[in-house]
Amino acid sequence: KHLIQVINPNTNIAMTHTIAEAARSVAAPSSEIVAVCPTQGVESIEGHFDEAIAAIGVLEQIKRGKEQGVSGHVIACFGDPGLLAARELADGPVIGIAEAAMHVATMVATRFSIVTTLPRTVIIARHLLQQYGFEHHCAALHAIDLPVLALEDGTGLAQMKVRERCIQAMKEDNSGAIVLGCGGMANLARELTAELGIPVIDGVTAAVKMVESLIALGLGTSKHGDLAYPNKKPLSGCFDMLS
Ligand SMILES: NC(=O)NC1=NC(=O)NC1=O
Repeated sequence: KHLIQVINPNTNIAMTHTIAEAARSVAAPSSEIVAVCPTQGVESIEGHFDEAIAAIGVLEQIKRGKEQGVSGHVIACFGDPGLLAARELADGPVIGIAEAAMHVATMVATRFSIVTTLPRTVIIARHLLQQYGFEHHCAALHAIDLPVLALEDGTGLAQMKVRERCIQAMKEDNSGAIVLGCGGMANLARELTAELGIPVIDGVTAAVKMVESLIALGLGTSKHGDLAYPNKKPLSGCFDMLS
């Protein structure tokens, strides 16, 4: 069996379970999902400050995953926090859910829309579109204007808003696919795809299958060049855990 580590970069246990369930729903029989979240950090990631904090927790989990002998890693937050830093540490593949969902969307449609949580996180998705080269593939970005943890409050309001925004995107954007812009939306994609008749793509499940593919291809993170292991140097204070 290959262990695939799925990291929820926020510390919310309920969302970690939502993410873990989605990952396990698509994992191959040859894969075992190890779902984790940081021991310390921020309960939800809703901006640049939260991302900076979460990235340290991601690196700590990547290190622990390596020690456990995992074959690959998923960063299950739509900002892909710490992605390149994680790739320096990792031997196996490291895939972010925004990266995965965007790539998959370009394989099934010529243009896609993104439905995410708070308006302030839209700029993060825009930066990733630029970084991954998908700016011209994304027709529009929508926000449900609810906090990330509204997805775990049990009222169903956030899920209702996601559905509404997906229907609006389908009508207005002239996109062929919709990307769900939060790890906590991972359990909504299949039902929305069936109901709306448009590919609604979740990055958690997409990333798990991409990691499996890279493992099957015998491909890990390149250690040749700028994703080589970090230069050895002493790390002081709380960062000692990353030594
Ligand atoms: N755009 C987002 O909602 N990003 C996220 N914040 C989290 O805490 N998890 C996400 O996926």
